[in-house]
Parts: sequence; C-alpha cells; structure tokens
Amino acid sequence: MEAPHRRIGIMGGTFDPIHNGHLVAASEVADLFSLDEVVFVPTGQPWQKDDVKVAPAEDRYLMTVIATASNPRFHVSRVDIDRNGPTYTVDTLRDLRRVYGPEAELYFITGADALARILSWKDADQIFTLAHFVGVTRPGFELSDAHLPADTVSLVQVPAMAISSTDCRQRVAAGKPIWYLVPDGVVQYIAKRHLYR
Ligand SMILES: Nc1ncnc2c1ncn2[C@@H]1O[C@H](COP(=O)(O)OP(=O)(O)OP(=O)(O)O)[C@@H](O)[C@H]1O
Ligand SMILES: O=C(O)c1ccc[n+]([C@@H]2O[C@H](COP(=O)([O-])O)[C@@H](O)[C@H]2O)c1
Repeated sequence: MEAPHRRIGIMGGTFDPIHNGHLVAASEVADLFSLDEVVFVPTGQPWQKDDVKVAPAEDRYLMTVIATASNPRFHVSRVDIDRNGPTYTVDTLRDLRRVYGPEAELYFITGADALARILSWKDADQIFTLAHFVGVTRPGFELSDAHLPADTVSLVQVPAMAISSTDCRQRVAAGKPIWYLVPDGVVQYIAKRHLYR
C-alpha cells in the first residue's frame, strides 16, 4: 500500500522574539490538520517591517531553535535567512517544495493580522496555488477570508494568547519580565545577548 502523503505545516514569522502565541498556534494547527511536522521559518529581511528595527537573523533563528527544540514534530528552516534580499513567501514555498518533494501537502499558517494583509504580499495571486493556507485567530484581530479566493484558506480557532513580539521587546526594554510569554530558554538567550535593551 502506498504511504500517505506527508502533511507539513509552515509557520513563517520574524520571530523577534518567538513567543508562546506562535507555539500554541502551530501546535493547535498540527493537531487539527494531523500534520506530521511543523517547520518554523524565520524571515531574512521582512520587507513590510522596514520601518522597525529587527534583531539579527542569526539571533532570531537561534531563539526559534531553542523554543522548538523540545517538540519532536517542530523543526526550523533557514531557507529565508539564507536567501539574499527581501523575504517573499512565494520563494519560501518554492524552496520548501523542493525540500519536501512534490507529494507533500503544505499548510502555511498565518495569524489573523497577517491574513488580513496577505493580498499585499509579492505574487499574492500565485501563493495560493503553492500551499493551502490556514488562518488562525489572534486576540485583537478579526479573522476573515472574505477578501481571498474561495477554497484556498481554512479558518481555525486557536487558544487565545494576547502576546506579540512587539510587546515582548517593549517589556524587555522597560525592564519588565517576559517569563511565561516566551519559553524559558528564549528569556535566557535574550538576557545573554542583551537583545531589545
Ligand atoms: N498571539 C498570536 N496568536 C496567533 N497568531 C500569532 C500570534 N502572534 C503572532 N502570530 C502569527 O504568527 C506569525 C508570525 O508573527 P510575527 O513573528 O510577526 O509575530 P508578532 O507578534 O506579530 O510580531 P510583531 O509584534 O513584531 O509584529 C504571523 O502569521 C502572526 O499573525
Ligand atoms: O511574501 C510577501 O511579500 C510577505 C510580506 C509580508 C509577510 N510575509 C510573510 O508572512 C509571515 C509573517 O511575517 P511577519 O512580517 O508578520 O513576521 C512571514 O513568513 C513573512 O515572510 C510575506
């Protein structure tokens, strides 16, 4: 009997830093869609965040590795940080298709805020042909697919985590704790590397 196609979740993000909202969303989608694995893909140059100071890609990559290390189904890909130039999801999906092969089923996970802006992404008309998209709820944002082509996106509810990377960075800058908003190893990595001060 033929082996079933592998189902791969893709969680793209700037992860500056990665927080428990990202991890809960990935874990919940993995369960709901019976994913074999979820690959976290830190951005190289997030062009829509050009006006924001972003931590070095290697720091964001290492924090993502630390945060996902204990979950055997979670992996981290360097495709976006190793590609030169601005990060476009159309490139991410093509690169990961090469990694996982033609038979793999790809599920790209986005929060409600990212999904709302998705038509501003490069080659937005093509990205929906390269993966299935899963939009997840996020406190403070409305989850909708009314602006998107039919049957390309699934909308799912995930446990509400009112956490953002922006808030984590601001808390560190203000000397406030980020324990339990991000994994312990990420708190320690941020302190060790003096990030966000
Ligand atoms: N608390 C959350 N719940 C659900 N999805 C989230 C949450 N935080 C981020 N996401 C989603 O994770 C992906 C990556 O997000 P990103 O790394 O930009 O984090 P962020 O918290 O939105 O960062 P920032 O505050 O710096 O903009 C996006 O699709 C985003 O919508
Ligand atoms: O392809 C694009 O043009 C594009 C524009 C903005 C964001 N994205 C992707 O959306 C994901 C979340 O991005 P961000 O900036 O909210 O951290 C991440 O995988 C980005 O590469 C993609």
